[in-house]
Amino acid sequence: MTLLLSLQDIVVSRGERRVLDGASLELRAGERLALVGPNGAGKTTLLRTLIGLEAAAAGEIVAFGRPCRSEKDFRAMRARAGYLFQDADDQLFCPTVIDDVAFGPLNLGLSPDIARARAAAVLDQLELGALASRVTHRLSGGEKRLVALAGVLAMEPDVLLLDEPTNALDETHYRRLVEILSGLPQAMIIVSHDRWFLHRLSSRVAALKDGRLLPAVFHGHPHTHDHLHLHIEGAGDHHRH
Ligand SMILES: Nc1ncnc2c1ncn2[C@@H]1O[C@H](COP(=O)(O)OP(=O)(O)OP(=O)(O)O)[C@@H](O)[C@H]1O
Repeated sequence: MTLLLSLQDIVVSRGERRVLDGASLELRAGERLALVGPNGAGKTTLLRTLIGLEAAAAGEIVAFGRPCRSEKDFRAMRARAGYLFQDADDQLFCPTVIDDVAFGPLNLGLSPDIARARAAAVLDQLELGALASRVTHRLSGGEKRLVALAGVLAMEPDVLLLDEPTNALDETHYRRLVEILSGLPQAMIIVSHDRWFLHRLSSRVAALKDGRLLPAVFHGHPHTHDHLHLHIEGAGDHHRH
């Protein structure tokens, strides 16, 4: 399948510590890659570096066949790689929901009418049409998350980068999110601590360990959280949930 994104030997330091220390990964069309690792392992840093919000000290990023080095390269890649922030409040900033969802398409250069029509269509597709005229900052946490996702989808990205998308979701919104994501055609990188969610959605797992990515697999019963183990290949250990 077509190679969409690749990171090769990426190094990112925070003070003395190399948070990413030779991290490499590839994402191909149709893949849903689960990215796991303990708190502070560097998962968010990896996503932010991938889209150029953090600068790598070394390594190469290639997106959609083009190396990304300058801000201009990254801007072009961000138009095709939709990033769902860990905190929806960082993503939403327009007064109303429809304005927020239309912001991305407007920013891509579509006319206001077409951007709004596209935003309305995505809200309907996600069954969020009733929220269109609501004041964004008064939405519930779960509503905010789904609206932020609508904003990302309105840009019709080729790839989705989802940073802990199930955070702050109740049962209903959680199920909605699983349903929505399962039905999307885009390749995805999903950062999450929720193994059931990852097991359900992902086609492949990579674990961030000591600044590098290692292949990993879940073992166990997908219906009981307790029995999902993560086995990291090459790490020589077994992690229990
Ligand atoms: N702006 C920053 N300045 C300094 N250190 C930072 C900054 N952002 C992140 N870090 C540090 O970099 C390391 C990696 O953080 P990162 O958020 O990428 O981890 P993570 O794997 O996403 O963690 P979590 O599962 O807790 O979200 C952590 O030790 C964190 O404290």
